[in-house]
Amino acid sequence: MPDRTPTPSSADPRLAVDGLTVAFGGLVALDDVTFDVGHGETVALIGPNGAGKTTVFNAICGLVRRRAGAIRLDGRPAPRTSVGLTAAGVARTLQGLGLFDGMTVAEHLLVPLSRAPRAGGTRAGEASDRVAQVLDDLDLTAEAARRVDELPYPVRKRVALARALAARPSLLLLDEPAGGLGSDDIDALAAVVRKVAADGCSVLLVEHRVDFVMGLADRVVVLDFGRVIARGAPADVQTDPAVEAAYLGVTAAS
Ligand SMILES: Nc1ncnc2c1ncn2[C@@H]1O[C@H](COP(=O)(O)OP(=O)(O)OP(=O)(O)O)[C@@H](O)[C@H]1O
Repeated sequence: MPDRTPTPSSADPRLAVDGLTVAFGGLVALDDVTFDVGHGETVALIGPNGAGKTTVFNAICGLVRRRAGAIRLDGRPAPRTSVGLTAAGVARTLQGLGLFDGMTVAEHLLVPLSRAPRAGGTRAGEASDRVAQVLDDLDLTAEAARRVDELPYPVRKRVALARALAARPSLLLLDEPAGGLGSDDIDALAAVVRKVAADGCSVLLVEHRVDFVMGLADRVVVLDFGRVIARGAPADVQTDPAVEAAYLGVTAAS
């Protein structure tokens, strides 16, 4: 049976979200949400539209005010600025990608390296070596000098992931990484995420593509109306009646 207890499951988690509550005026978007992500672990946050998934990401990144709760990285309070988070090894991709028209693929990868000296090195040679490595890992070498606004959506999506990986994050937050991708691109994405996790990076992903999530995540946390309704191994969560009712049933019927 899925484990519904709020007890953190990792003894020494990379990310611990504890009792997180966020309200927008009278709307309680997150209500006492608790979960964690271990080192090198991939955890998926799923749930229907409006369940609160993106708000969790925004809270982790200090972009929304918490009414209650704590967010810790390796046991310490998480920084609330993007510079602080980058320095703490956190990287995020956005649903909207957040790329800059007019900039090349390689230029996008240099941005986080200039902000995270410990990760990529400030010296030009180290940064360009790292850019070349990530471009190769994400099969983007041929596009390095192309402007991102000239590229098709799946490639732009890879650029956003490459940018997040450039500074060698130790916690990667992926907001709907498979959205808008075909099956070949999704398989390639899964391979990249598996490799990143195998190298020790913790991954928290929000995703609507249930098949992708179930094949990739070590654990799944299910939100509905801002509350955790289930958590556990993908196979257990998938057969949980509350999850079927709240999310998977909706997906299967749609
Ligand atoms: N800045 C905001 N101001 C007011 N309400 C907000 C704000 N951001 C989110 N909400 C509300 O909070 C709830 C949770 O939204 P959130 O975007 O986190 O859900 P989600 O699970 O990511 O949804 P989706 O799958 O559609 O992206 C929704 O009811 C949403 O309308």
